[in-house]
Amino acid sequence: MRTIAEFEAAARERLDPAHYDYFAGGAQDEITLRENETAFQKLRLIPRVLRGSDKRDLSVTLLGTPSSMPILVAPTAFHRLAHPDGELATARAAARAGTIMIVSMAATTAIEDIAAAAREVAPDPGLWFQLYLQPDLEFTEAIVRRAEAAGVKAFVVTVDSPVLGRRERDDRNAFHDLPPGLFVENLRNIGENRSGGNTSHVREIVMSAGLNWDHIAWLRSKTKLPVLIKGLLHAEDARLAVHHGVAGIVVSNHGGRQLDTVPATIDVLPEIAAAVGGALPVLLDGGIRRGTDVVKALALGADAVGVGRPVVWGLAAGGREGVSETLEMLRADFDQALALCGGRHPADLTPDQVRR
Ligand SMILES: Cc1cc2nc3c(=O)[nH]c(=O)nc-3n(C[C@H](O)[C@H](O)[C@H](O)COP(=O)(O)O)c2cc1C
Ligand SMILES: CC(C)CC(=O)C(=O)O
Repeated sequence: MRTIAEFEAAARERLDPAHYDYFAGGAQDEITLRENETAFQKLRLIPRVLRGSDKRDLSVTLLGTPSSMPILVAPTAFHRLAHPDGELATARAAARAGTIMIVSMAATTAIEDIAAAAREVAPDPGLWFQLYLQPDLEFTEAIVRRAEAAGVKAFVVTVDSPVLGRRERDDRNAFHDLPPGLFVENLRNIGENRSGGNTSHVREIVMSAGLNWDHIAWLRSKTKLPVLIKGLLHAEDARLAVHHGVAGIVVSNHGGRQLDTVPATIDVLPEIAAAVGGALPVLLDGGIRRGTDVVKALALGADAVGVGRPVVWGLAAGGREGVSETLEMLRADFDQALALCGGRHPADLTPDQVRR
């Protein structure tokens, strides 16, 4: 396999069409879904010359978690729909690659098992945990405790989903339930008489339009781990994130799956990076398919990027080996693009190297 597009084609052949649509699809007309990729394609790179190095160092440290490259595994739900080994395969591949995996709260494997699988490969794997804050705060706190006990190193609170986006492919396919035997494992067996064991429904996770900054303060009071927020696109929200003491932000439109017709993440990154002014790490996801996309995001102010669907395609196409291949392909592609841009390290990339 040579490209993410080839992995996607291989995944599509293997997947149930309704499941492929769930992974691939976006909200409504999928305008944002497409734009995440085309926005990168419209940007042009201006390389610097005569200042590179035979040896590049791609490593970064994000909020105390080292990563061998600035390319992370974005949180995506339901990996066992993609491959029987599910999140265990993804976690082993991410640990092998030495990169951070942000585990979805909607994983089909329990966080304890994911952490154990990662530890088989690396003694101190970089696992972060994505949270949808549940209106029942006691229940949310129980999930937080569970993830902490499993050894995660940060929490990533997704804030772009006050309600779930309307994915018309899922409506058309009537895909609203996980197949028998698959469950949202992190929401099972918490406390007594909770969730009644029936966590197979896709919407079992409660989206809450009533969340506000007080809930972020609440979470910060409940954990010593860094709390990031994922899914902001407005510069003023980035300023508020700094003001409210969050540890980091992820510029994200949820891969075009929430509000359709929001801009591509790369197009709002410069204003958000300016608003943050280096006060905290800025991550970006959405549409990263090539090393040049990574270069553009870092040059315009991101400290690292996340990849969602590419990991799912690798997983569906080849399980753990497929995810490893995907991550190594992205690493090699980024390393080459960095060299061609005259950089030795991710931090060498600067905004003047990107032209609209
Ligand atoms: C199938 C799928 C499931 C996702 N599940 C979650 C999730 O459970 N939690 C979350 O915060 N984001 C979720 N996302 C959004 C991703 O974290 C990320 O923002 C997005 O996939 C990035 O775009 P990309 O797929 O173009 O790389 C999901 C995305 C996809 C495609
Ligand atoms: C369980 C879902 C809400 C996961 C998700 O975030 C998504 O499908 O985009």
